[in-house]
Amino acid sequence: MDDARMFDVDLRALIEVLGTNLYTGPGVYVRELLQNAIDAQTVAGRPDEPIEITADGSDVVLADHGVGMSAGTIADLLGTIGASSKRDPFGFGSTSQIGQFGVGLLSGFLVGDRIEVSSRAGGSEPVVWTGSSDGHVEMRAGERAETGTTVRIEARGDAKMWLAPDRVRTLAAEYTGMHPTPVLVNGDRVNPGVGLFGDPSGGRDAARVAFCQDEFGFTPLEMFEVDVPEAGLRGVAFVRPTGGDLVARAVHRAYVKGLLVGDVPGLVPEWAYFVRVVVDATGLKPTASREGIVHDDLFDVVAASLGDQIQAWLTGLGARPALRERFLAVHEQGVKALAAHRPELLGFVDKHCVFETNVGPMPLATFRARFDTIRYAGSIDDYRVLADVLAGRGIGLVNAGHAFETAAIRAIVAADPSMRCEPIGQQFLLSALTMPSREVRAEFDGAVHVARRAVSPFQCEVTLRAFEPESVSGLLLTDDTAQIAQDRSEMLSQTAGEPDAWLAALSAIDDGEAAPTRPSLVLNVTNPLVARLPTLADDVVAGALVRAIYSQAMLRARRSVRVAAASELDSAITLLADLATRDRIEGTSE
Ligand SMILES: Nc1ncnc2c1ncn2[C@@H]1O[C@H](COP(=O)(O)OP(=O)(O)OP(=O)(O)O)[C@@H](O)[C@H]1O
Repeated sequence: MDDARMFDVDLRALIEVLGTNLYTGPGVYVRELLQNAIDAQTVAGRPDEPIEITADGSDVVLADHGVGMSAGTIADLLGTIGASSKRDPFGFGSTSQIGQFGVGLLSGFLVGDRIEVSSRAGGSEPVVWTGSSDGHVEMRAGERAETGTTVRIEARGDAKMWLAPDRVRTLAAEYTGMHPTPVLVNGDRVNPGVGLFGDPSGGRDAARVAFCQDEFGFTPLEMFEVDVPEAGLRGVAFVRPTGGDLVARAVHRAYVKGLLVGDVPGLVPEWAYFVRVVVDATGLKPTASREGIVHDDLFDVVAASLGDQIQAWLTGLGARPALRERFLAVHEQGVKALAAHRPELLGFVDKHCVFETNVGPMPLATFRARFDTIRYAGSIDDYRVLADVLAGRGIGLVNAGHAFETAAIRAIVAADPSMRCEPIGQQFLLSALTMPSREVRAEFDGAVHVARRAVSPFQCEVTLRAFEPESVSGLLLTDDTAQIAQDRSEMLSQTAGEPDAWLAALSAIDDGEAAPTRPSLVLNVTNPLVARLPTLADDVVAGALVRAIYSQAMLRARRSVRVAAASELDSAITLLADLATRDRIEGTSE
């Protein structure tokens, strides 16, 4: 044992490590001092005595009415990094204390080079201890008359901002906002008792709304309580009054024994984007920085339970129609998005979330009661083209083209194998619509030929069908694959001759491929305008008519009309107008 030695601790290096790796910023020293003071007053049984802070930018002084420390205690605890009285189950350690690591006081060195602790424990002489960031400590007799402790930190030149009165006031208010012990900064109380969890009478609800406004920046649509008794956790969930950002992680507020820990990732499930939660727990363990919570088994129990409680509130809306309506008015899309990931929500979405259908807006459950199969269009374009025509044929169609809807429908169907479901693309129409009789087809033979030529600049096929409503002259079917192929060939033709290796490679691949499916213009032979096509002797006139029908079909599908197509259509319509004028002039001269 002769060469046994103690570690020599380089305190400055240790503080550097704490400052850069443990804490998020130097301001945490306020919390650490407050926490020690609150712990000491809790042990002394004087939780209601005020803790007084004075700050003037050069010094910060914090005085408590706690148990205080004797010279022996100070020597054991403050001079030893990592020593804490709060871990000893047989000493004055108690679950009501917050500290445990024995490093909190060191955080004072993040803002000052010298910490002075003047203290007196019941039945002991007063004592003054000073510690310097160079590792030097000393102790002398004090003069303090009352039991308790006063800590003074002298600001280091570069850290004065952290001791400025406003900064200290803000930090103290934030950390102790929920704590019943009065905290005074330069004489003013900064934590006038939020009382979120108290008696329902006595303005508790108003305090909750005010808290939500201050901390989360909104007036809640609704508030509900959450609690996890095994972790001594109480909380309130605030429902957001506007749609949320589904991608950004929601920020919540967690307190342990009344002191702010901060936002704790993983405590509230990420899918619960529509609430902000504040909780205070006695059983959860803060991490050493006190800016997070240790992910132990209890943490997992709490996280699961909070998720279940939020979900139970959501599904409970099933029985609260007025609130449900207000909630869904802002969160329906988000809840549909969740359904694909939370099987427990599928029933709610199925029964209460409204989808656009070609027989009116309704929940899927209602739609299913009417049609056995959930036919849905996965894009808004498809839905627009298909909705009326399928409705005319008694086929129900759901618009699943908005974000998340297809995934929600698929999840609902996957959860119940007895449900029937069919995604419908525009090409479905070709099989669903009646092929005209052989005679009609023969009659239109020449007209179809002319029509193909007329729309060939638009890379489009022409097909005949007979369908209701007869007011629809033509439908433009543009399934995604055809659309992509068309976009690509246009892009390649525009960039032909450009020395871009990637485009050249693309065009080489395309050359080798079979002709892609093309968009189709479906002419409705029951439409009076289309019915006139075979009777027109002049191919130019017939072609102009077809292009006019094409333009109508395009508008119907709400496609944007490209420049080349637009000028073709203009010339077709001009031609028709010229002809109409000529007919009228000829008719007048006759
Ligand atoms: N204001 C105070 N009054 C009485 N005792 C105190 C006071 N401040 C510190 N102590 C004593 O000094 C010990 C060390 O304090 P320190 O802040 O370094 O760590 P801690 O509070 O025990 O744990 P943690 O690192 O988790 O904060 C405490 O355990 C406590 O016994």
